[in-house]
Amino acid sequence: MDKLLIKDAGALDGSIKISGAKNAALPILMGALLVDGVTTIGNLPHLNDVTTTLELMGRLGAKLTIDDKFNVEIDSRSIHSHEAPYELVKTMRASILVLGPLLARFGEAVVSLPGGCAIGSRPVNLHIDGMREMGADIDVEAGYVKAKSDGRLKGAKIVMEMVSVGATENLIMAAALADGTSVIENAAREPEVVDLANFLNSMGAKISGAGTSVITIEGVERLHGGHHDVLPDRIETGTYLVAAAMTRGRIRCRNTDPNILDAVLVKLKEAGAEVTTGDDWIELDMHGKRPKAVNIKTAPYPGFPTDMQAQFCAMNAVAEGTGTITETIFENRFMHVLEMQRMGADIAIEGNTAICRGVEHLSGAQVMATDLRASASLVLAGLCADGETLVDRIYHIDRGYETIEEKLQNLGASIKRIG
Ligand SMILES: CC(=O)N[C@H]1[C@@H](OP(=O)(O)OP(=O)(O)OC[C@H]2O[C@@H](n3ccc(=O)[nH]c3=O)[C@H](O)[C@@H]2O)O[C@H](CO)[C@@H](O)[C@@H]1O
Ligand SMILES: C=C(OP(=O)(O)O)C(=O)O
Repeated sequence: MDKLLIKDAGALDGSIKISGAKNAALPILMGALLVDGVTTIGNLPHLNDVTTTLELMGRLGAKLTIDDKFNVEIDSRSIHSHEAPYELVKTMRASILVLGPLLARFGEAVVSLPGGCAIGSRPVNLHIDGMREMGADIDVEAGYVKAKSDGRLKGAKIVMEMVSVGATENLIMAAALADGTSVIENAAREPEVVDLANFLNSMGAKISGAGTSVITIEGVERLHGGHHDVLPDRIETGTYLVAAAMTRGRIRCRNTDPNILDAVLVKLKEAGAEVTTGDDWIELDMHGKRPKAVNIKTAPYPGFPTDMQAQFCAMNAVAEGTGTITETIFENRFMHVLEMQRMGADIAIEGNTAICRGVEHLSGAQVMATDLRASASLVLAGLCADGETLVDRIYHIDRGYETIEEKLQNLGASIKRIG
């Protein structure tokens, strides 16, 4: 199993190109299943979750053509299977997003429940309840969601009891081909929801209000083909900005979108970083200074993203002063803290808050990645630790970071993948 070996090589310095967003790419690929035609998707990140999704689409019968730049052409006219089996989807939570498109277009879907993961139990009740309100008949048995609809789904008013990114996306896709109008209240406002809506609208869907908490979808007869480029990954961007801040360095992230990272940029400025932005770039410069610890509380967008929490925990671990990190989205997202403690971090967990007292230096250790962002945070910690850090189980990191070691090497880091 691959591991990452990291040594402190001083301040990061340089420029990197940000990839397309995993969390937009996955729903958009699933959304291509709604299209009665040929779709091409550009700026797709080359990640394990994307490959798994493409494999799933192929199994369903979609015809895929992938060019050398990883642009993918999807012909969804040939879909013949409506089942997403366990062995294919078990590694990927987002696989539940196949439910809405298959049910809406073919009137049936059988999808393996993705199960919990290291960060929490992650139920899908909101996805199922919403589709039931649209007239679907859904049973959950033997680990599978079995959904049927007698003819087309029916437009409905759905009031979400809590904000869920995935459920909002699944219900938008289900409603896109329903009879009549659907309204989703208390919808997630994440930029990835907006990118999905933009993609579907460019294929003929009628979705308005994406990016606000009330989304209206007027069902249409069919979606036609077209082209869409996935939006830049705000979490990958944030991760590299934090890496530069922790190492007291300087970085320019290119091909990104500074307008969807406000909560993160505010906290980096509070930590002492000079941050400048252009149309599609962000530059961060610490001028050699140690970052100051910051207080963070995660919240749905536009609040501080839970997917950046572990990385800020790593920054606080080496920062000046004490910072608290409060996690409000997932019940078990502090696994990285236990590993950072093994590297000499002074972090105490009280309920859903981690109290981080910054230390001058961490010490390298063999650590285990437990989930995607926890893995990233351990890599960042390794960049500031004395001696060697060996991060094990990095298949988690390959779900969400394209060529992380190459990008960090380009910034001057000492990091290599070993088998
Ligand atoms: C592929 C993708 O886009 N993943 C992101 C998505 O995950 P995902 O879409 O799975 O996360 P949700 O927004 O749905 O989860 C938010 C909260 O709602 C709960 N919940 C969700 C659905 C449901 O039916 N019932 C329920 O109780 C979850 O357990 C969690 O506590 O948003 C999360 C929150 O920003 C991010 O951390 C993930 O990176
Ligand atoms: C939790 C994450 O992803 P997923 O929902 O795909 O597990 C993440 O991207 O940090």
